[in-house]
Amino acid sequence: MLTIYNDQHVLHQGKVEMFRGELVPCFEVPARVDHVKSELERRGLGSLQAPDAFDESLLAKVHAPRYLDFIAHAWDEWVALDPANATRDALPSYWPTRGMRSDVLPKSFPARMGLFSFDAGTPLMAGSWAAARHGAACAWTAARRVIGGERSAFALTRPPGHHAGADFFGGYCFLNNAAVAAQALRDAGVERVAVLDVDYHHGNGTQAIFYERDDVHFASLHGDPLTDYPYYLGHADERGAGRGEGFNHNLPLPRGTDFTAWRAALKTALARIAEVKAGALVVSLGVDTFEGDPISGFKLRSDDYLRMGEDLARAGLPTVFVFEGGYAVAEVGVNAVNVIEGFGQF
Ligand SMILES: NCCCCCC(=O)NO
Ligand SMILES: [Zn+2]
Repeated sequence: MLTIYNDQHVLHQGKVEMFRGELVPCFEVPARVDHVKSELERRGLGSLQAPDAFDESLLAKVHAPRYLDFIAHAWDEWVALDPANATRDALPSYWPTRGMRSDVLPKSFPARMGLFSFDAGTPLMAGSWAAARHGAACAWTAARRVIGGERSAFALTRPPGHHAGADFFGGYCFLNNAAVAAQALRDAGVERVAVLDVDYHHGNGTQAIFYERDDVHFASLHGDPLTDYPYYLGHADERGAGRGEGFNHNLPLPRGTDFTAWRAALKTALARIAEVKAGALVVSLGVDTFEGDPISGFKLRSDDYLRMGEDLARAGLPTVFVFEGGYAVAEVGVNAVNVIEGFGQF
């Protein structure tokens, strides 16, 4: 399988994140992608390419211009607040909640950090914008290769993207790579695209971006938001709105779910994707469903990812894989590449 690799991902390297009430070293580290790249090369699974030159205006098809403008300049504003900030990651501390306003753009940078985010777990640093923008270019390029006739392509990138909404970052995500890929497929004439999110965490950003649209069907298998991040979206009764009614499909699963139960949910999601007659598939490929993942709660084992790849291939759709989560760093390469290998063998 062709892989489009974000060689600028190393520019994004957070020091700390707020996790369960304390600042801890980041889980979302560069080594994650290095392990996947090494495993792809070790198995000789296809070639690695750099992304095509990317027209940033494409980002405005899934993200709000005022958000993009904020993210692009956030680091400079952070350092302008206090030169000592140059050695610190930018993290938000204040957020608008019920009854407060988000239509007015505050002058305060810390206030805008909160307006455009939903957690304090997503540090922003000098190279974050460049890394995220290049990652979106990888997702867009992978979609273009599939449009050009490749059966599948893999956007190997970080930071991940599925928690990023039109105008907010969070969950280690700044730009929604899967949404960029889906929009690229739509722009190329695919009448309906399915985005299937197999990451442990619900892709709240992707859901929100397409929630009122019937041309992109969103399906997600994930830890039940009653117990698991992102907590405030991902319930089964969220089925889409307006034209999008019926084109959002959440399958929350309890902590402790093993591959047998998980695979049954995947079958249900794929059956619905066939029913809505999707012409192409974007897979938000997180492997934090792994039993050894430090921040998640499913029980998938490494060999299960080979089966997952086979099941995804059986859908018989042109497929773009976009790398999302997975924090058991020693095993993330094997697990992610098992999906790619399983898909390609079928
Ligand atoms: N900091 C709270 C947990 C963030 C989850 C990130 C992730 O893996 N999303 O898929
Ligand atoms: Zn995740």
